Amino acid sequence: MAEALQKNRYADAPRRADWTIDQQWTSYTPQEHDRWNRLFARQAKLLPGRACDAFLAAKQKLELSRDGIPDFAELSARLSVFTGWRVVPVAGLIPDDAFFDHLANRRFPAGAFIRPEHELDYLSEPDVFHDVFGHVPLLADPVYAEFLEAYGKGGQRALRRGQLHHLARLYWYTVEFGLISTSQGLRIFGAGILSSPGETVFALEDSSPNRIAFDLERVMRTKYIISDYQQTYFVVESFEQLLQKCYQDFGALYDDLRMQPDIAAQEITPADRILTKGDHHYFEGRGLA
Ligand SMILES: C[C@H](O)[C@H](O)C1=Nc2c(nc(N)[nH]c2=O)NC1
Ligand SMILES: [Fe+3]
Repeated sequence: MAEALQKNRYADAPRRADWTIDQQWTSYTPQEHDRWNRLFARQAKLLPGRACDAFLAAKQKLELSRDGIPDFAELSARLSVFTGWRVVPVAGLIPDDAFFDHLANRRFPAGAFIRPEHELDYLSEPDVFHDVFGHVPLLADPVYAEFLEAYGKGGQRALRRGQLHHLARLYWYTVEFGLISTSQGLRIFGAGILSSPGETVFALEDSSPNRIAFDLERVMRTKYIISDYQQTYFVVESFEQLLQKCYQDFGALYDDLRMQPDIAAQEITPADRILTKGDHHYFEGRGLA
């Protein structure tokens, strides 16, 4: 059957109450392992001098460069030595409450399927390359590991308060599309960028997007687009800064946010500390300017 029509082969896999499945690592085909290797090689060439040092160092110490799609059990054995985090297989996107519960217990839910050949560059749902190559390495960094656990716990509270949309923006603009300022210049830590060849270059080098200093309330008010490169990237000073920002009572913040209007993805506000003001040329003609 033409691969184009092939659906995610884990879609009907028996799943547990926590939405995890068996990875069935031995059932990956040589074509699927080869696709991982090509995606890996392409990013490995682009990331030096662009990805943050913590990511590059962690990718090394977790031996992610081994051949083929990693066996989550083996990878978790190596990862848990550093921060106690584990990688658990899921069939695809899982409900928010289940997702937050896993993060709050230092389990990262990673899609077990690999994208089909015809979706090499555009992903409709997070696959094993996005989740394991993009998200897992920084889980070996103690401060980042603590931040993501805290995010999981915050997610459970946000769900109870009906504030998920605000907290999801924090995840989007940091864990998925975050930049960090270093003494060598801006670097990437967001998994959505680190697993995308085009956005790896665009996020740091294109004149289109805004690059604005991270501010928690500003980020939680800022809408985002899921179908293209980001119109604005937020830049943190360190993972310590990110973690420290999370250790505050979000209740008061949510009360504030209820009174504040949302901010459009490409907008600049007077209070922003602007690193680069985008000319948005990339978005013109894409109906996003
Ligand atoms: C808000 C929350 O972060 C987001 O909606 C979710 N992300 C994910 C998810 N499920 C998976 N597997 N991966 C995600 O990144 N469920 C919910
Ligand atoms: Fe992701």
